[in-house]
Amino acid sequence: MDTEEKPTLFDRIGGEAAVDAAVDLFYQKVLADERIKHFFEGVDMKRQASHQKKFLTFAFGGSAGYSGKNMRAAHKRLVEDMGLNESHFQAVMENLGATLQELGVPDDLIGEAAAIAHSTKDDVLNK
Ligand code: HEM
Repeated sequence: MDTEEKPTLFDRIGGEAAVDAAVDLFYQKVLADERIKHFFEGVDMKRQASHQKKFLTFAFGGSAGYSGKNMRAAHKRLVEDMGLNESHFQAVMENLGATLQELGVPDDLIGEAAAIAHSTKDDVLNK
């Protein structure tokens, strides 16, 4: 393994400014996606925006402190009462990829972001 200090993905993508740029686009895509928009109905706007921001910061490797326990608790109701499953998780991942592509993020960085987001799947789906 290489032992050189490497900036985090969050830094390489452009830090908080990049997250802010991505939030609006990601938010529009998620809320327009018939496969998943119902999960956000009745969730207040502030929490929705906070979700998009936290999701993207996490995917960019900027919030390593998130525990699986938090992810489980945040999505438990969605799994138990609304049937959140793999197909919905996949839809969110597609929206993430499409957002970053539209913003001109290079494919290798998109791949890294997708891998980080994917690592939370079992926790988000309460598996
Ligand atoms: C990498 C995967 C994900 C991450 C990192 C993530 C992150 C989070 C976080 C941090 C919260 C708590 C927000 C807060 O209370 O301020 C949350 C809540 C929420 N998440 Fe996710 N999420 C992921 C996947 C998903 C998926 C696949 C869906 C639905 C398709 C979803 C829908 C929601 C909704 C609707 C809430 C609000 C729940 C409520 O207010 O009761 N999330 N998420």
